Amino acid sequence: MAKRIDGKAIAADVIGKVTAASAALKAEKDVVPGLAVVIVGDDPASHTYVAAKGRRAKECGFHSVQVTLPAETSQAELEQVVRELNDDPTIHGILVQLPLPAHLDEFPVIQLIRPEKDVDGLSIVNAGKLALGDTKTGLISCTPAGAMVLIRSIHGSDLSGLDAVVIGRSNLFGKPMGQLLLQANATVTMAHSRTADLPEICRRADILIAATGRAEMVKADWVKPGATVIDVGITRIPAPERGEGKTRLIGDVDYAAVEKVAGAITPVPGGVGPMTITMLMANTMIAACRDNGVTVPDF
Ligand SMILES: Nc1nc2c(c(=O)[nH]1)N[C@@H](CN(C=O)c1ccc(C(=O)N[C@@H](CCC(=O)O)C(=O)O)cc1)CN2
Repeated sequence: MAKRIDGKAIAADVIGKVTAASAALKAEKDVVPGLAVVIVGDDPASHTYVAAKGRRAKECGFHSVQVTLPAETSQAELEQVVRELNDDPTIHGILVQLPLPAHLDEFPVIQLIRPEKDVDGLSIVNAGKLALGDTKTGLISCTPAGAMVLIRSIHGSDLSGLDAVVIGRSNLFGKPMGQLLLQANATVTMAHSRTADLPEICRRADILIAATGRAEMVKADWVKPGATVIDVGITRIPAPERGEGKTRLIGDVDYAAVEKVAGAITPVPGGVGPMTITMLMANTMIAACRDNGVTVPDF
């Protein structure tokens, strides 16, 4: 049976380090790290995530700002909010919650965020630094950064000789994940919905990372015995067994079957998910340290 990678416990450990660094910055420079999260519209899942970000930021001792905008907000109004946050010296990190309502174009909004405040790591500057192998001066997208912490807990920081397969090629996850694995010396295959014979490609992987967006798509016979399986999917399904109207989360991996084959596996919930908000706190701390000329701790 595979080792269950406990994302909640690893996230708690990183949050402890961020909280200590935040207290040290206050003591040394009288500076409080500031995080602003912008949310547009009424998507219930997005509101849940944003509320959790605010709570976590406060627990870390941060100044936490939530800008809530109505669904009808125009592109110009949203961009003006980002400009104001860019110019606010108490804010070190800015995040625009995704997805945005359909009438808004996320790309120009994200590119407006100053790279040094882009705690989502989605700006061209931060994505470019990662692509060029600079993991020290930019900011890295939170979910892949968190997945990498989980992978390090199993394999250490040098993945030389290991084959990694990433299913999914989004800017938010798949592309930066591939870059991070490459930077750690893994041999990386980027797979996606148009990849031919996906199960066969996945069977080569020592580290298999599923961000397909399709619930329980990765089956036991896709997995090399002993492989590390990282599940980035989150699908909410009805769970009448828990009571009327109740739901539960499942991932992109058929956990019950795959845990019998894999060497290590992340659960959903409680695997990669808790690392996303944790690495947002770490990125905000990094941004605040850099802004104040303080050595950036290792998270
Ligand atoms: N601007 C961004 N938008 C979005 C991002 C992002 O990184 N930046 N990621 C996702 C949503 N997300 C954070 O925003 C997020 C997803 C999941 C979790 C999490 O803790 N999941 C838990 C389960 C939580 C639950 O019960 O619902 C888990 O998997 O254990 C946190 C944050 C899209 N948008």
